[in-house]
Amino acid sequence: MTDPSALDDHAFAVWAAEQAGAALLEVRGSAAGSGLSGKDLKNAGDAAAQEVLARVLVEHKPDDAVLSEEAEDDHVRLDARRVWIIDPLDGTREFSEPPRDDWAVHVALWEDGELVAGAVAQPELGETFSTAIPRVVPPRTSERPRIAVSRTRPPAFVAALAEELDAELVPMGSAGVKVMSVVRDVADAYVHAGGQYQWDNAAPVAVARAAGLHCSRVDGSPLVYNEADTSLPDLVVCRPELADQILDFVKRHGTD
Ligand SMILES: Nc1ncnc2c1ncn2[C@@H]1O[C@H](COP(=O)(O)O)[C@@H](OP(=O)(O)O)[C@H]1O
Ligand SMILES: [Mg+2]
Repeated sequence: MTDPSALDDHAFAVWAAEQAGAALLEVRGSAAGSGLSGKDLKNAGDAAAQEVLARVLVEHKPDDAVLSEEAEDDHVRLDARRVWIIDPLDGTREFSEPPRDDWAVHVALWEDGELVAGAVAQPELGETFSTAIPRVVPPRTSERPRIAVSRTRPPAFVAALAEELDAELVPMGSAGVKVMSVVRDVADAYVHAGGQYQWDNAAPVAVARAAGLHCSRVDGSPLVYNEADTSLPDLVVCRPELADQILDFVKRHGTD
């Protein structure tokens, strides 16, 4: 049996994300039998994963603050040294559309101004990507760059960006899944603007940085976490060799 208290922050993030992932698989598994679908399934997933993460954090990290998509924002976090930034279920829409597998659990740790640990569990893949064992991004297998975009809210400018780069757009759900698609060589970049929150990208960015990928705002400035404003509306995560072209496009054309 794992003793979560004995784990370092990286391994704890993995363990916690997998605990929530197991609860989500259970909710999904029983949904078919109970007739749960649509909004009810989304709510059941959000609630189950939040319950697990809130419980394990209180039990094992009682001195740390928490910022969660599914809990009231306690501003005590603004004076805390360590803050867990969590999205219990990212890609809620896709979770509610079985058998889609593009949804994830995000657990990140921010400490003294920086993301220091993170885990992104993709329960339907049986995989957790993390800073515990940073991934080595495989060599690029596609000649044309592939840009991961939101399947339901793709920013309009990304189509023009793809045209300039002679890139292909790869729509999928969940910010975590899209960032991990770059880590896994399913895509070469993830570009987003128009709205997102710290919990949507904190853990994915921690994992992507550890894997050596470029991570920034679309204007090239750093992604800053544990700010009072939870909005963090845009980002670029990509293979380092694509960063200049993408940032230069945004500089010339903006994101409107
Ligand atoms: N324009 C927008 N405004 C606010 N949140 C957005 C957004 N676009 C994407 N997101 C959030 O980012 C996550 C990934 O979205 P997408 O799959 O469309 O790329 C989703 O998180 P949740 O599923 O946790 O709500 C979604 O709510
Ligand atoms: Mg989210």
